Amino acid sequence: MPLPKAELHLHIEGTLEPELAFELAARNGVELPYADSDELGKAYDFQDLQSFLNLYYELMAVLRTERDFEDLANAYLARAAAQGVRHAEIFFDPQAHIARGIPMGTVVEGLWRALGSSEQNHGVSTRLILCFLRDESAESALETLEAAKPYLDRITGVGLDSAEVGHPPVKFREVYEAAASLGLRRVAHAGEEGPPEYITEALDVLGVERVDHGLRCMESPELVERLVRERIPLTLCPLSNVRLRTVDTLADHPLPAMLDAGLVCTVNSDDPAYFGGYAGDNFDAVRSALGLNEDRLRELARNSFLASFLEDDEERRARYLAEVEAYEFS
Ligand SMILES: Nc1ncnc2[nH]cnc12
Ligand SMILES: [Zn+2]
Repeated sequence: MPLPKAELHLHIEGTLEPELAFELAARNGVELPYADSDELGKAYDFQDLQSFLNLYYELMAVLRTERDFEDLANAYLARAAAQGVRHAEIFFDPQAHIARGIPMGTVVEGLWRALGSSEQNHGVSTRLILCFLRDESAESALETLEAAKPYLDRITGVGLDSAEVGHPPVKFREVYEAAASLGLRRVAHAGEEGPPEYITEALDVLGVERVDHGLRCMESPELVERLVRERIPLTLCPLSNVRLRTVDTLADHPLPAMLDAGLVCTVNSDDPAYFGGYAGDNFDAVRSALGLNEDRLRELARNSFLASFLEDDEERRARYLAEVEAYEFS
């Protein structure tokens, strides 16, 4: 039995496996510029975040109907459950779909068909987080929040993703203020490729409660001290960092130093279909490459539930935490 954990950094579009991409392409009459899974597989050699994003956005062309989004989410939830994920807070990128003529309603309703029955079907509780694309305009983000208003009973929070450098958090001050006044929780990618200042700005200007990645905080001792003091969780994604060349090898990952510094770290998969592993694979990888002991692994799992947005269901959080404490490593 795998260690119980929450996944807090997961882009649903990044769970599109090559096989499902080809299946949906055939179902929807979409032509992909790759002959088969083998040829597509060769496009997975990324140089940086942007080279990954180019493929990520290209393959989204196959997602067209509610059923497509439902199938995508069910495929993820089944894989995640098999790796011990008990709770998943799932990002989606509506602007990337709206730009292709797929309405917000198709995306949210489709995802909800899977998420709404995930506890019964997969034993995984879920939350949905709408991400704004930071390389699009602030106006577009505001329009996207407006388009989401009919679906706010299904959306827990907002996030910020896509190409980081050159798109500082301050650009999205207004939409984050609007999201907060709607009662939405706030997170943002910061310090993946961007500088530590983007992390500080995400905290001070956007009011985020968790930082997605946050890796580059390690360049600023003052920032580390603040993150520790304020117990701001970081949603780290070790296999993603290696595949996007943010770190050279897994053995070089700063996770052990981050834990030693007292940071509230969690381990997540980001875009598992692209980066070679789901949540449990990321745990296994850091365990073997970084020699994390059982106490550290249990700490990561505990942190994942403590950092999750389960404030509306503390009973469930307590149950998950009890599972973590009772877990026996094999
Ligand atoms: N790792 C990542 N960073 C920024 N935007 C993303 N969108 C999907 N995955 C992402
Ligand atoms: Zn991400």
